[in-house]
Amino acid sequence: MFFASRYVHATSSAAPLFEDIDASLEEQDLVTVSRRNRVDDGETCLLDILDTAGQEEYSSMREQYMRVGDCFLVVYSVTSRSSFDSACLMRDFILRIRDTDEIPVVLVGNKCDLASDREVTREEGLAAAKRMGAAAFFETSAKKRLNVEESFFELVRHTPRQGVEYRVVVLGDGGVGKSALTIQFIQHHFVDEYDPTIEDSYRKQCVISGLRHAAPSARRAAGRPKSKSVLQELFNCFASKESETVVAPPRPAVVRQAEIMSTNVGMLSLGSLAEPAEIMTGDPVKCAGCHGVLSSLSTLTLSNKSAKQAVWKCEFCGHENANIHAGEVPDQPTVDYILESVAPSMSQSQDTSLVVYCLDISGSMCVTTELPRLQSEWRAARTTTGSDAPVSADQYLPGETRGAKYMSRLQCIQEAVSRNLQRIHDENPNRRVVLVVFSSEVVVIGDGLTHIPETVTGSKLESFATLTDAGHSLAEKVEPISKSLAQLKRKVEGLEESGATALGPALAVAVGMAGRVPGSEVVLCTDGIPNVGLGAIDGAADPLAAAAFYTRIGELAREQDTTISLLGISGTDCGLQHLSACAKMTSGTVNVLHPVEIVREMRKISQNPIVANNVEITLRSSPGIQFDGVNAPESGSTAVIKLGNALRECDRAFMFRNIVPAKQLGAHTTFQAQIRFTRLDGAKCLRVITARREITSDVEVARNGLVISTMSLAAAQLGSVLAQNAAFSQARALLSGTERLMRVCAKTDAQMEEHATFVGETHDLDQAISEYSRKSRKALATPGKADTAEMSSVLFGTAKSTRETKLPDGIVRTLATMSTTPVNLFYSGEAKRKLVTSRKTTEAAKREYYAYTC
Ligand SMILES: Nc1nc2c(ncn2[C@@H]2O[C@H](COP(=O)(O)OP(=O)(O)OP(=O)(O)O)[C@@H](O)[C@H]2O)c(=O)[nH]1
Repeated sequence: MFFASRYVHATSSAAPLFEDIDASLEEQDLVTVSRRNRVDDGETCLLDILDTAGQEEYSSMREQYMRVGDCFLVVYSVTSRSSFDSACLMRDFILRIRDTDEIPVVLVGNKCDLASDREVTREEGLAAAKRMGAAAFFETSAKKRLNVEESFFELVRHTPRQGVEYRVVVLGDGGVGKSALTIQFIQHHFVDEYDPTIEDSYRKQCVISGLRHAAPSARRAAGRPKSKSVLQELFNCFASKESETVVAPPRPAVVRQAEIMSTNVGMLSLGSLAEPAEIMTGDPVKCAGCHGVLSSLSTLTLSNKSAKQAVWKCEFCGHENANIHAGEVPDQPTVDYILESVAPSMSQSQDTSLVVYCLDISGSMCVTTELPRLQSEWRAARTTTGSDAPVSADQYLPGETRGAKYMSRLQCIQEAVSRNLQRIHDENPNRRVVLVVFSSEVVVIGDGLTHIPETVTGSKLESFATLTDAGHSLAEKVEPISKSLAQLKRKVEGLEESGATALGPALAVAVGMAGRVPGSEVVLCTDGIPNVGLGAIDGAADPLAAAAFYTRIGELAREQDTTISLLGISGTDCGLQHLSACAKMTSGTVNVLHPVEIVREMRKISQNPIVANNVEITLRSSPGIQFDGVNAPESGSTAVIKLGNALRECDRAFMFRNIVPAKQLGAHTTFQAQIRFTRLDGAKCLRVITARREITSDVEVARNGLVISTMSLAAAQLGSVLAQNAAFSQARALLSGTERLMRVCAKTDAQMEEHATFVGETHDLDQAISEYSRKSRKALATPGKADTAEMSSVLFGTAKSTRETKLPDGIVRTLATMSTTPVNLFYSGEAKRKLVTSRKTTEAAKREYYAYTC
């Protein structure tokens, strides 16, 4: 259990829900506010660094990286001639994409410590830098920290200053050392084992002398919101092409200052359930009054000097529990109790869970998408020459269409699934993978080995029990992917599009299959509105019945510890507002993507595995404190959160406040989280985490040393839940009040970097809340639209509001993603480094990754 402050801040009277916030507040967006308040001394720079994917497989975004950066560090390895050839072409690509002849680039030849493996001389590097018009050239060693800071600083010096922030994009082939250079620059640390990057963004604040200041006119022209992170901007690029754009709200006539959020915020990191805590033998000692558990922080008193047994006055309800033995008191504040163990023969030492790919092969999947120009050129060059050398820029006439290449949506999904099958095979050979595809009917392809494809059609598509039972029985025997990989790949390659979209029935079959093994996953890819059988939500279908169907699917999946993740294709209406309910109920992810991004997203899903099933949390505090922002407050000082599965990256924020005046609270308060869960080996456990916090009524004391990332998590998660419940003003007030608190409290570089990260990462949420609020107000004013409110109430499991309206997928996705975002999204400094360097991949997966070409 983590807290944003070392103290509980208590006010002299009971604190309101949003302590100091004026809930009716209409503010400018966070980016504008934070920019307006940033002091520019002419030398302090906030570098927003994007470490990009070097490998072709994940390079669909390369063109977008080039569009959004202010300046570029182009990296090759002196030990790789082909990486040098690629790097030499980069600046030309950037200039063409940006349609300019001026862009700051520094060319870097990394790994110069590996003298004996050198393939590119220093002279060649220098000549190439001159030829391509780079502002500077350095040979670097991330390992020896040679010229690392110089490269970044020189790049910034050559970039016209348009405010404090600089968006630096690090480009280059896979494995040249982009991550190593970035982490060495930020953290003074060399880590020689990384998982190949998809992309990572970092913020670093530094003071650089001799900066180039932009002319005022250039500064005005570049008046885009700089606090938005590079990643945020990238995703908006795709969104604006392919899906509905979130429009910024009109600027209010009068801008008022937000009040400041309270520091009373905590967080539970459920990923830690993967690691055992100290095991206590026997049953937990529970208070007879409130079921709080005896902990190492509990106070015991002996009834008399000779007595062996003591009395525990419960810190949560005050009940006096007699007959407590000293041996029952844990030594540590975090302990595990085994409630039900598993026989060694039953326990699973390897992950044998199922992955069910549920794939849309309806007619619309044949719609093609033009690949981003760069990726297309790269692919064209590689397929025609069969070499890794990219096509030379001078082979084209100006304005000539350069090898535009199209891929159908189905092809994108086929490629992504094939790549992911290989990854599962390399990393978890005992996992079992099955395919379910759907068009006008559902076809269970299974593992390609033991299954003969089975078609579910006709009236069966209308019966919930028939569908889930069919799935369950078809998953009785599934071979591990170590045996089925080749057949599965062949089946995926052979898929063809046709017909309508029996998505609901297919999902029911897939969930039925996954129910065979707790902790299994369903990954659903679709591009269209479900329109056949159960869960249909097109024209004539009953929206309430559809919503009820997806809720029922979510409940079943949660009961059997299945996670459902959704990948929708942007620019299509895939009924995400309904579908996201079942993902949310099962801790799954929801994403709407450009087709070429699916391969990256599938990898991200597989990198975030389930670590525990059946997770239910009960939060307790001493009397006088009330929890807010958790799903089901039982009474003031107890709250229950039903989570289903916990993923490796899974954090839950909560807020609390005093409901009696500070002076009645005493010197400190105790918090306890009781987490019931099932370990992956099947054992049922209870983890008890107890923490004590001193109480202060001095706001400055409470704000000292504020943990910005924990505050960020609470604002993002709880703000999106508030918006989903139509409490728009409160949601915006929570975001802007949190931003203001950070501005007041951020003193260290790491805090300031995390403040900037918060503003960047919550930008879309801030915009989505404004847009959602605007649409709801409009819908209210339009007669005949009231039915949509009911749909939303069902979707979000709340019937409190009548203000909702049908939302664009972009907003649904933002609210769904942010309501379950992990805290690491907001990390900076040391925490970020730990996160990145802890991502390891197997040697086999790495070899395969670097050997891959399209
Ligand atoms: N000897 C030496 N090894 C380096 C240096 N820089 C990076 N490496 C190693 O090269 C390998 C790849 O480094 P990364 O930083 O992951 O490369 P990358 O460019 O980010 O790769 P992608 O994430 O695939 O795009 C790692 O094993 C690093 O330890 C260096 O300066 N010297």
